[in-house]
Amino acid sequence: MTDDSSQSTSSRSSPHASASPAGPVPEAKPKPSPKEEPHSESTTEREPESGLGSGPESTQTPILEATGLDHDYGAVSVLEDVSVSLQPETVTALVGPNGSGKTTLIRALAGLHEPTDGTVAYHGPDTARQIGYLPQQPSFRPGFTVIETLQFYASLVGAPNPEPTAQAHLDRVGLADAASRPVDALSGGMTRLLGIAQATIGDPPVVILDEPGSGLDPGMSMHVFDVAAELAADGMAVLLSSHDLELVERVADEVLLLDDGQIIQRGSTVDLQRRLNADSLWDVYRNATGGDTDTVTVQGEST
Ligand SMILES: Nc1ncnc2c1ncn2[C@@H]1O[C@H](COP(=O)(O)OP(=O)(O)OP(=O)(O)O)[C@@H](O)[C@H]1O
Repeated sequence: MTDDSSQSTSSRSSPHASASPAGPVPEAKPKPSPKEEPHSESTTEREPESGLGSGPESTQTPILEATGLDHDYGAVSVLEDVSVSLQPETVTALVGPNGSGKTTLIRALAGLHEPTDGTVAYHGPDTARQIGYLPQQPSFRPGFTVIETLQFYASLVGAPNPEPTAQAHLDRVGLADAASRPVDALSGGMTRLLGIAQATIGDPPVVILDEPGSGLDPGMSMHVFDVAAELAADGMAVLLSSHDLELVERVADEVLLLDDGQIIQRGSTVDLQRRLNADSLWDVYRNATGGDTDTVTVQGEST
């Protein structure tokens, strides 16, 4: 699926404005839980990383590869030497406490802001839309209906039949009944579902979802995670951030645990549990982050 044509973030087109033909939409299938890591062993971090620090020793070329990312907001350092490799056919989950830097990292990976230091390289096929992106708070231009909005995105990516493409993507996220509703009349959860549908229009090889389950009811959250797993089964590299560790455990091939701007653990749920002698991903999370559930660490503030 990948080729050797590497492109830096600076040469990438915007995930909202790029275009490629949209293909058929599969039905979502549940995955077993928890997932075994398919092609790597977990690694412990917060110590000097070897090589690119990408953790898993994969033999495959990653489709998206971030190396040594730092990000500062003014005098505040939010990411420090973060390296991430995304593989096709893989769900990678980014978890971490509030304010740990997940959205900052995701936006750098999606090419939406330049990191202060480090590189992001796309090694995938030269499709018009390389990365689909769901922002944490999706919003759409008022005045259009749901289906018109998706048709607009489908035509932007050059889909030969925008209407069936839009309809198929709506069906996939379970929003078909709201097709004719104005986007400004959607609930928060419905807006997020529309955002997920939008993120996958054009079948980009990389799909990045910032908290796709946030604000959804439990059944729809599970459905959305299963959709993410199905996208990966179809060959996409999926990165999602989430605070729902049970759902992460259910679908993620690889878990990245970000704390205070650094990746402190990475690996499959099974490997992480084994290494940290933990019974669940929640135990892994609690052990690795120090178990402080009372306070949000605010980077740049003295603690
Ligand atoms: N535009 C900005 N200017 C200054 N500081 C920012 C900006 N965006 C984020 N930050 C700070 O960077 C840190 C990381 O924020 P970020 O949104 O990346 O965290 P997060 O892990 O996604 O959090 P959450 O889980 O709560 O969504 C926080 O301390 C936040 O206050």
